[in-house]
Amino acid sequence: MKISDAYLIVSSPGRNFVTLKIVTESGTYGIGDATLNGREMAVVAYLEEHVLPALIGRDASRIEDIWHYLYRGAYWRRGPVTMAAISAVDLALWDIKAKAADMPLYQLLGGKSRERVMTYAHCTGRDIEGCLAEVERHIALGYRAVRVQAGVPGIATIYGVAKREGERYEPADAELPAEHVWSTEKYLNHVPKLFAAVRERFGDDIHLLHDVHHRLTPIEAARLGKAVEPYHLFWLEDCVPAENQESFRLIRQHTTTPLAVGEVFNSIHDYRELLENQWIDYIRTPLSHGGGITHVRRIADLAGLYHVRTGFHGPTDLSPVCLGAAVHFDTWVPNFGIQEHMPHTPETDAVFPHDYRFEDGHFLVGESPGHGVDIDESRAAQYPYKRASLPVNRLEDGTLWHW
Ligand SMILES: O=C(O)C(O)[C@@H](O)[C@H](O)[C@H](O)CO
Ligand SMILES: [Mg+2]
Repeated sequence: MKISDAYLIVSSPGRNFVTLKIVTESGTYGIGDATLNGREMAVVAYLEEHVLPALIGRDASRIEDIWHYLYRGAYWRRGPVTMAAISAVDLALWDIKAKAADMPLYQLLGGKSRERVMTYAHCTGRDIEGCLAEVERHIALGYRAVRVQAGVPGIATIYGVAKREGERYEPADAELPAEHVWSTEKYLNHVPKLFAAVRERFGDDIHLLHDVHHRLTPIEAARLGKAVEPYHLFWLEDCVPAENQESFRLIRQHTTTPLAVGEVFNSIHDYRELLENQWIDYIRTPLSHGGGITHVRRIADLAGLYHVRTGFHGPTDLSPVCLGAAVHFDTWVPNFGIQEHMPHTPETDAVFPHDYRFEDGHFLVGESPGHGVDIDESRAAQYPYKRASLPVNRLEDGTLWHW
């Protein structure tokens, strides 16, 4: 099982993806997702310069040892670039191990804990009516859970609310970051009206989620959590920037709205106080940013001690490789909650042939050995990398803000 080759494929079938392929002497190969939205080439440089040369000749079956070699061995620990690089290697090695065992990855992890994986879809509208139409459309598609976001009167553009009718994802779409203008007051006054309208129209059965995208202070988040309690959300996501885990003490004291955190986290240490104090309800770190299966399963186990469940990040800036591995993980992990689902474009799906299936609001895991996602390298070569930036956000007076 010696590694004989390891290389990256950078491709932009609608948006940029960085994909790692690790090949062994026997010809068995594994695929990992190394995409870090808006910072793609930083991970490429990290892997090509510092990681891939050191993999050649190593035994691909020693996943745990290689993880620690890349984490402890580097001396410089954690951080999104390092952890995205380690994640890609880890996902590719688990893919190889499962293929060598002739098993779908979920079997290697411990087998099925459930038959299917509940997902949530994004429903966004320029206004409340537009959003209600999207909720209706997604319920008809079979979704049991929807993330609800709407434009706010007086705010021109909000990241997370589709700019164009029918757009289903949030592209990083400018050479340089676009500048948005934000008003916390207008937002806080509007969101409870949105949820009142959704419950009024669709009743109590559908799960409702909302992403604040780190834009509030703790006391503002507490106010929002309280204000939406009558609409019993499945979760309120990233209500404050979470570098200061202690912020959640205050939020938790004020509201019973469940809280989800962690799409920008990359280590178990980012979660420790949040979990040990029972300040959150869902962990969000995707396999491609949190050190792969080897590390994220440790976070999930720690979370399980505190009744906290998984709700992995799953936007289109994570490639089908990450999503495919997540469907295996979600099928196995005992404390599963929900999986985010933003459908990839047909171009992306064609570059990454996969065997997970979407049906009736759920993902169904595939049975092929490994994580079930491959890359069509000649098709990928048709879509060269294009620099793309995520936006920045300013308050109405020009102060740079969280977005
Ligand atoms: O799906 C979510 O919950 C998100 O917040 C994403 O849309 C992120 O903004 C994006 O992944 C940044 O790259
Ligand atoms: Mg989010």
